[in-house]
Parts: sequence; structure tokens; C-alpha cells
Amino acid sequence: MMSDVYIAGADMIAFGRYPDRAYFQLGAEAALMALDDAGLSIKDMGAVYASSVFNAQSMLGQKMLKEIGQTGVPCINVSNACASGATAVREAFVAIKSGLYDAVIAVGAEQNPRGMLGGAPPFGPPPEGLFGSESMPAVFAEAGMVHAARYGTTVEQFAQVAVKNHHHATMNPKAYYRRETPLEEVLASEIIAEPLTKLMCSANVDGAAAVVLVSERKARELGMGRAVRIRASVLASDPYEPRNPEMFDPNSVTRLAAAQAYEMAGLGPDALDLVELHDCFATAELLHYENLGLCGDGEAGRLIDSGATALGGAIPVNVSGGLLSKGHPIGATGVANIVEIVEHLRGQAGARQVDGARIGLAHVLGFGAAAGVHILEKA
Ligand SMILES: CC(=O)SCCNC(=O)CCNC(=O)[C@H](O)C(C)(C)COP(=O)(O)OP(=O)(O)OC[C@H]1O[C@@H](n2cnc3c(N)ncnc32)[C@H](O)[C@@H]1OP(=O)(O)O
Repeated sequence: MMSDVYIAGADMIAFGRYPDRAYFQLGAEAALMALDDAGLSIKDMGAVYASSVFNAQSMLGQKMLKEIGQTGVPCINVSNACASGATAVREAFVAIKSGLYDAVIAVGAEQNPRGMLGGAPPFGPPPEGLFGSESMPAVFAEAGMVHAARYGTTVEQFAQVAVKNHHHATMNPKAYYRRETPLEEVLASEIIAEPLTKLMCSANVDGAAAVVLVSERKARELGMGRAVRIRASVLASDPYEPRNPEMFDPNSVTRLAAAQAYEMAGLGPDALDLVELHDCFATAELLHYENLGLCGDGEAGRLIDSGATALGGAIPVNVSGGLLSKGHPIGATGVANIVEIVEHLRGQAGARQVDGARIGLAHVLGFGAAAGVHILEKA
């Protein structure tokens, strides 16, 4: 029988600007933190899965091991746009599930470029038929406009995502932007791509995060007290569909991944206590409420208005501050979203703790396209 897979260690460095340090040094620090959290050493790891996008050609895993101990184990470097971190964790999950290893580590690390991304590798140009735009803000602005045209979603409802997530970030010492941004400030900040203002765009920061995955046998040996079970680990690419620009939904890959994840976990969105989803832009968060089944199609605007997705609401979303305020170091983001869920399931999230959290979902979307969904449960 295949083993269940558990997270025994999880941690991340504070997201920010690290001009004097290399991406692999950031990754090494996060890896040591997660190993320490698990009570294990790099010598216990059967394999290393390392995720990066802008540093993807440069053997992140091997360079990281030079910092913390070269043990000769397989080192798998992955790059899958903004879903890279989830891809590393999913490959680590498959390795434990297969019975090949008892313990492995997945690490994401990135030093992001500054300014607007897109139109050049690794993002663009977009695959033929996807919108007409090459910049990431424009792509997600257009997706928001399509939603607004179909369902009457307002600019204020999109902006409220930024207000909420910046508020959450004030309670997260590892988030980069930790100050309140009232609605008027969000709406008044520089227009990047209508309806997105600067404060509705994810922050380009550096960062690293890591998780240690173990078999059930190893989890029992370490003690189940702090273990988190991975009930679903799913990665999807775009399903084929004839492209119709007016009907095009850039996030359909998330729907596919979510459906598979709910099936694997044997539960539905109603069972979730919290969600960390890919709010690369404020518009994206509302679209993903619907893509992940947190509400019906066209209801996302009303969901944010209701306060349900704020801390203290029925289904808190992006309590970490999200990519909008915690930051979006691309290759690290998918791992960091999982680290956030683990902290809540263990009751270690401090002021932003979601009370009584037992089941959480972490999601990322890589434009172009890949989506990763992990459903985690307190063991
Ligand atoms: C599928 C996907 O994930 S695609 C997403 C991939 N990622 C992206 O596309 C990145 C999106 N973000 C951007 O393109 C850029 O951040 C932009 C264009 C919005 C802004 O870029 P710039 O004009 O260079 O802004 P810059 O980063 O210098 O910030 C200027 C100031 O604005 C403020 N600011 C910028 N973004 C934010 C934010 N999200 N929250 C709070 N304050 C912010 C800060 O005060 C910042 O100063 P600081 O850097 O000293 O902290």
C-alpha cells in the first residue's frame, strides 16, 4: 500500500530585498530552517527538489547543497513559471508516495527582477491565441474586465482585495509590505493597467521557502504532533479548448487542478478552513474564488463584499498578505503558500491565526499555463 505523505518541516525567510545575497544562499537558509523545524539534517534527505524561474538555468539545488552539505543525492531543478514552487512540492510528494524515499526536501528560491514583467522569457510572449498582450498586469487586467463585463464586478470590489490582503500582511512579520492601504489609497495609486493600480499588483521581491516531506513511517518516528498530512497534491496544464478571445478564461487550468484536488482529498470547498491562492493581481483573487469553488460563477464580488474571505470570516483567503503584500518571488511563491497553511494547521500563525484551522488549500497559477493545488490537513 502506498504511504500517506506528511510535511514534517516548513519555513521561509522574510520576503524582501536581498541585493547582497545570491538566490542559492536564500534557498540554503530556507532549507536549513525547514530541516531544523523537522528535526532532521540534509543527510537525512533522499532527494532535493529545487524551484526557481529567473535563476532556473543555474542549478539552484546543487548550488544550495554546496552551502549546506553535498550528500550526492539526486537534485531535481524545476521551472514552471509561477507554479514552479508547487511543482517542486508535487514532485517531492510523488517521490515519497512511490515509496522511493522516506524524506525529501522541496525548496523555492528567487531573486526577482524589478519593474513590470512579461514580453520576454520566462513569461512571454504569450502562447498564440492568449489575449493580445505581453505584460502580466495587462493580461490580468483584461481578465478582470471580462469578469466585470459579464457579472458587473466593480473596480471597488477588485480594490478591496488589496485592502484586505495588505491588512492581513500587517500581522505577518515575513511579509514585505506591512502597512494598511485604505480603499482610497489603493484606488488613487498609479494606474498600471485599467482597472489595476500599483497597489493591486504583486510585489517583486526576493525570497525563499522550503518544506520537508516524509513518509508515514518517518512521520510516526518524528512524532505526529506537528505533522501535516498532504491530502491532495495536483499539478495541471491547460486542457485543450478552441480559443475564443471573448469567452477565453485564462484560469481554466485552476478549475481543472481544483477538481482533481478535491477528488483526491475526498472533500469539497465547504470543508476548507483557509485558502492561500495566487493573487498575482487583485483581479486574479476574485476570479480564483470562483475557479476554486469558494462561490458560484459571478458571485466573487459579493463574496469579498461580505467579508467572508477576511480573517475572522467564513473562509479566510490570503491571510499571509498574499502576493500583493507578502510579495511574489516567483519560484518561491508556491512553496511559501504551503508554508503559510502549515503554520495555521499547527496553530503557529500568531496574530493572524485562523482559529481551529484543520484543513487548508494552497494554490498557484503559472501563466502559460500550469496550476498547482495542495490540500493539507492537520494530522
Ligand atoms: C501568473 C503570475 O503570477 S504573473 C505575475 C508576475 N509578477 C508580476 O507581474 C509583477 C507585478 N508587479 C509589477 O509589475 C510592478 O510591481 C509594478 C509595475 C506594479 C510596479 O513596479 P515599479 O513602478 O517598479 O514599482 P516599485 O516596485 O519600484 O515600487 C515603488 C513603490 O510603490 C510601493 N509599492 C509597489 N508595489 C506595492 C505593493 N504591492 N504594495 C504596497 N506598496 C507597493 C512601494 O512603496 C514601492 O517602494 P519600495 O520598492 O521602496 O518599497
